[in-house]
Amino acid sequence: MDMELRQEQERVNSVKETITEQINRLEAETSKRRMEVVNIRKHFWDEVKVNLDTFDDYLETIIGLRQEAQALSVSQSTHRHASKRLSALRRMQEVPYFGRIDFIEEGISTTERIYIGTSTLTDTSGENILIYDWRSPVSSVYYDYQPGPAKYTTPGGTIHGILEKKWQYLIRGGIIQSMFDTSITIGDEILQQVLGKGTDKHMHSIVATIQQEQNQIIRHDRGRMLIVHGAAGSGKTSAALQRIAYLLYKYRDMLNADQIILFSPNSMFNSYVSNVLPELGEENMQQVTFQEYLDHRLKNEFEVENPYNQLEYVLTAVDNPLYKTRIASIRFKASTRFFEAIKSYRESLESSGMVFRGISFRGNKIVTAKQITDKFYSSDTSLRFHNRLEKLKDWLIKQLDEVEKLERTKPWVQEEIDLLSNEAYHKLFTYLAEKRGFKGESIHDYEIEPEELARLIVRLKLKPLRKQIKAFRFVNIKGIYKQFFTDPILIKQWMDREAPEEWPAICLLTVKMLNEGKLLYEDATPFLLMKELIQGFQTNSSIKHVVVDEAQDYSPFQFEFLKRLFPSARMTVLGDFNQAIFAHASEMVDFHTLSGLYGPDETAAINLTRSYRSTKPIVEFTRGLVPNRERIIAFERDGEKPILTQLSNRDELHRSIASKIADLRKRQYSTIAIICKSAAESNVAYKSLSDIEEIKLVKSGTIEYEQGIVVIPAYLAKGIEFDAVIIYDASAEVYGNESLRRLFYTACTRAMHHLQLYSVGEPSHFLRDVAPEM
Ligand SMILES: Nc1ncnc2c1ncn2[C@@H]1O[C@H](COP(=O)(O)OP(=O)(O)OP(=O)(O)O)[C@@H](O)[C@H]1O
Repeated sequence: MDMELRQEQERVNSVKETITEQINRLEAETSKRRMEVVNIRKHFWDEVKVNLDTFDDYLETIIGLRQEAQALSVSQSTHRHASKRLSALRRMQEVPYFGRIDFIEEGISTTERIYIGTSTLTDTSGENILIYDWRSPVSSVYYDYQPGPAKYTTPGGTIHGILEKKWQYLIRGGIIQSMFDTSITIGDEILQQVLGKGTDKHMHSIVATIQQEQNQIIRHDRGRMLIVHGAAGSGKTSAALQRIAYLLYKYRDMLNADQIILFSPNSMFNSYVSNVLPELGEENMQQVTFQEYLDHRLKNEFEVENPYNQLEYVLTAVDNPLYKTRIASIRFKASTRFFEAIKSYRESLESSGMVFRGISFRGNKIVTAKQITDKFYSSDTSLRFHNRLEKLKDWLIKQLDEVEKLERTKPWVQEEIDLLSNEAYHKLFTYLAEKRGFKGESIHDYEIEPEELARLIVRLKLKPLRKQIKAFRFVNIKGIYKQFFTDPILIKQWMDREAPEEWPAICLLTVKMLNEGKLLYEDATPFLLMKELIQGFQTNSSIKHVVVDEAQDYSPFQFEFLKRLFPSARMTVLGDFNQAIFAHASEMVDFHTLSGLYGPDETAAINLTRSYRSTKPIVEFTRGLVPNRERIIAFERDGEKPILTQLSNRDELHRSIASKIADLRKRQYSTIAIICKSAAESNVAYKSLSDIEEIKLVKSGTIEYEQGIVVIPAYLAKGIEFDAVIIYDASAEVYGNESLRRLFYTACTRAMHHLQLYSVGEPSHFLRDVAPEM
């Protein structure tokens, strides 16, 4: 074995030499390129003769400009490419590869040793591959097979063969720390080592230890939709990010990172996962939260409620008299039924029901809402709805033109002119003079004509109105949306089934909130849909792949919306129904509805059962908290059992937490979270524990995920993990309601190595069937 290790280290050394050579060559090249770019930029205008005298001169100037710009762009792109390769090579100097397969291809008698790393490396001749990229076709054998018959697919067909051996290497700083023949070692030694380490503030790539079931997700390449359901900590987010890297590699000629969008649960999560793709030498995809998208689209009309405020209401407002109605409203408005009802309501607006705003100028009506309505419904109904609105807009602009002409001679215009300040007069004068072709000194020769000034004054005054008409502000979307809820009976026209029994109360609540100028989170996507269906859908066809993480938090309504929004995209959704904490999701137990989105032929589903994040004792404890426990399998990693400590009052609790944290700090845990049920509970906990050194409170607006000790509401800890988790108060008083089971599960499953639960008084009934150490 020693001999083998020595030989392998020699190979690593020789590979490192090749890498160094390539780095030196590229460095020289990039610095040459950099100089080129700087030079082109510096002398850009020297190279181009700008002459616009005749048409031919003009043409020559344009051609010259184009050529220089093209040269600049080629040099920039080559420079970018080379820099990217350089950073990949520098990373490979540290860890050139992590795996090896000894493979005999059918029909060829020799065994080929295939070394696998984060990027391809060839020798100086360029003919021999020293390292294969983990995403290359042959590398899939490493992830998919144990020694024995194996195959892999290439663009030219399937290659069969025998996998003789599979090796794992742990190389750091160019030195082999350990290597394992996986057919001899029991258990996954390297995975054990990786998982046993502490966390830091970023998630890391898992290419060296991708598991077979995860590899299926990464390389899946059929249909429009891939649904991944997996236990907490099963590597859904990790697999999704490696999948993005895989797609960027496989389709490198036609796909770039800007064409992929990841919907993430919160802004802090963005910073948490931001390192994975760069670690793999790829650029980050676009990242957005659904809330950010809604804000972007609706901020001019409403202040949209934040999903966490909705959740906070659900968690803390049980005694509110409207609580039951709101929950029913959240659930119904999340459904595909409601989506269809909105669509059918919009269709009914083709023949009646549109709500318009009249247009006034200086207190006088130019066109009344009724006139607009009459005009709209007298238009050609064979036109598409959106085109009818376009025509209506043109008609309104014409009305405005008429008004503009009439207003010019009105006394108010002269009054405005008389009251103009010197500065304003000078501005208008210059504008009109320049328009007439007077320049520089000659400007003083211009004599202003009163009619022209009057015309300008009126045009300026009407400008905002013109802008509003062009932006369809005369369509009262808020009024149209509200109308849906004004009479509970109306819904029968738009639905083929009965509305929920709480519908009349839902209607009252919705109208009340809209009248107060508030758009609740459950109304935000339906409202936006309504707006889009009326004004024309603003789709985004440049996006080719949409990844939705924590998909259980999205309503079927939102998925329908995403499908329409990204018509050219394929979708990967990842979720865990045991972590479905939003009120709309409490009855959903699988992604069944989701498979209807693109239809069964376009949809594939993969289930991940093994949980990697937490130690075995923690997984065995947490899986007892939810149904389907048999579908969650712990990865064999030993550790302490979760501990439950029951205390009689808050003072004791805070003292106990402080001493626990001191103990965890001694054990070198660098990320410790005190997880609370809600933001309200987090605020209380944070105040009481503020003496603990460097303790931080995480709120819904927190952007950066930081190491250290944090107090955090469970719903913001989603998707993230900590070395040690302290459940602030797992008492029956806090977690007495069955509907909080999934939230509680989500909180406990954030722990990697250590889980401590406290309970002030009687523990929650969730803990009755599972037995943490007391
Ligand atoms: N194959 C693997 N090799 C190494 N680490 C892994 C592997 N799979 C998962 N992990 C680790 O397990 C942890 C959990 O992974 P991840 O966050 O992707 O899971 P998840 O399914 O998205 O979890 P959750 O649903 O709870 O948010 C991470 O630390 C990740 O690096």
